[in-house]
Amino acid sequence: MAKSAEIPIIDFASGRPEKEIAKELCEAAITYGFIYIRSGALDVGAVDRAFDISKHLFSTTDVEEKKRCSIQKNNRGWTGIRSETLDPKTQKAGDFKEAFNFGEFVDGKAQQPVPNSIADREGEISDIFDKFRALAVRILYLLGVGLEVNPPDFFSSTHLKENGSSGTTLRFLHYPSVDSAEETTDAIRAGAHTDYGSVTLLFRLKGQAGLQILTPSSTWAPVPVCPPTTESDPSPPVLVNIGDMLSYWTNGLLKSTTHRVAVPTGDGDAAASDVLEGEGFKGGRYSIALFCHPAGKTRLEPVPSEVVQRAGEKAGTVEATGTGEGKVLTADEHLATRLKASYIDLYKK
Ligand SMILES: O=C(O)CCC(=O)C(=O)O
Ligand SMILES: [Fe+2]
Repeated sequence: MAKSAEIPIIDFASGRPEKEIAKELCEAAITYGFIYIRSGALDVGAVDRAFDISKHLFSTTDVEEKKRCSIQKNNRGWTGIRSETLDPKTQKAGDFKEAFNFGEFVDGKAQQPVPNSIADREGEISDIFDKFRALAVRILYLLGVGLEVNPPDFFSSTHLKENGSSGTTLRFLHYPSVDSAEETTDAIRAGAHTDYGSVTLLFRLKGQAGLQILTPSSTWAPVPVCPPTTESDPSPPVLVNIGDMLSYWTNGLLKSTTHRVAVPTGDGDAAASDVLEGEGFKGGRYSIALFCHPAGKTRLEPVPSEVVQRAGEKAGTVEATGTGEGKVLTADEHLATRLKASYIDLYKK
């Protein structure tokens, strides 16, 4: 069995000193780019409701109705099986998944078509979006504290709703069951990629593993849904990962780690001793992500942090824009470049 990824688990339980949590979080973000967060981080009910809505959406909405809500260049809406290709250089076929993206809500209302099947739950989805975003804002604040950014809310304040619209996206993902050889040959559920934004919160269900990260030795390591010590928690920890924008913004100090969702091989028998719990699960898989982005107009300028500056000097990359071209991008420009590369058909039109 491939060895599981070593990803630190950080306890967000109330009463722990903020500086201690911030330090652990930064160390994990610098070394691994992935972090599990457990305890008191989030209202468990909101996660359950989100999965309930997602399952209802994918299992009861007919294709015509999904098409009415098709993804647009604003990155909102439904994207069908094989229509997104996260690793266009390598993949022979698009990702074996479908997804529904919600952009930001205004006064509880979606700014995009919502499928009839879940129209009565629009306010609930907006509430879930806000709850997830509040956790992301807390994480971004703690990263500011840990990196000694001045002011410490440098990252988090740009993610507040009141500071302007952003590309932040709540995404419901559905990976259909893989049954036939045709479905498994050359197929991948989500191609190898790094996330585009600042941080991503990922929610998964017990027994539905499949996510893998690329280790520094270029091997794929599975990321368990419930890593050791969290097995009896009421719900799996939230998996947080650093996206390209935050890596770029910190001159590469925080890691944006490559990951993918592989198509399971083998017999999917979770009881077999060489299989991680839920690894090799061939049935329909659901996950939910909140991809966070700062307000679109935010210029991704050097972060006012001596920790980041010193790390850049040590690595010999003092220039803080990370491109080597010296041009400061806005958050919107950064996102547009990445979307164009992965939605090949949408941009052909
Ligand atoms: O479904 C998962 O576990 C991960 C999905 C993912 O990495 C993504 O959508 O960016
Ligand atoms: Fe991802």
